[in-house]
Amino acid sequence: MIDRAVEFATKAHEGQFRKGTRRPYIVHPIEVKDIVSTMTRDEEVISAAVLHDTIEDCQGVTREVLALEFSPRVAAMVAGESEDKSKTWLERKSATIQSIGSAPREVQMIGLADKLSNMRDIDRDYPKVGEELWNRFRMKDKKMIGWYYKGIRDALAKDFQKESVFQEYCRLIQKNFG
Ligand SMILES: Nc1nc2c(ncn2[C@@H]2O[C@H](COP(=O)(O)OP(=O)(O)O)[C@@H](OP(=O)(O)OP(=O)(O)O)[C@H]2O)c(=O)[nH]1
Repeated sequence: MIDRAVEFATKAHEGQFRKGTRRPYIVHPIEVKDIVSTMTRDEEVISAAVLHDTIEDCQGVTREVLALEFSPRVAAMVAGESEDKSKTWLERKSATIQSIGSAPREVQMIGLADKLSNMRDIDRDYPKVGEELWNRFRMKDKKMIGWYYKGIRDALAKDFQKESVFQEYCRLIQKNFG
């Protein structure tokens, strides 16, 4: 199932790039899958990790499609990672911070891996790009971007304190946002 999920996500994200770069988008879902694999061996969770942005970002991919191609549980996990793009940035990010603390453990794991992958990108790109980096994002304010990553950290602290993935996430936030 994991191999099929990688193949599906690779096709679905074809032609997409990470914001403001020429890095193929698929490098991010692959990294999220690898991070999740350090926390669980559940192949449905690992598959959902590589598929986590397909409903939100890929034309024609819906919860129903993923339920048929993979399983209703995989589809539910991916739906749990998807934001409502009709809302504003602040509304979406506030809702994510609000919901992740009480979400099922596997949705939390994928969310944490997703944000760690983004923090690794920021940690690599910030020294090279400097303050211009924040202009890549819809919310161009470093303080607000830091607010979001810290909000996710605080919501997950109770349940993930002992995970090395969470500890790396905290170190990168501290280093880049103080
Ligand atoms: N750090 C970083 N982020 C990038 C890059 N390319 C794309 N992104 C994505 O950008 C999102 C944050 O960008 P914003 O402009 O602030 O937010 P928005 O896309 O949700 O409106 C992150 O999504 P998210 O909502 O936090 O999670 P998700 O969409 O990955 O699930 C992240 O995945 C990159 O090169 N570096």
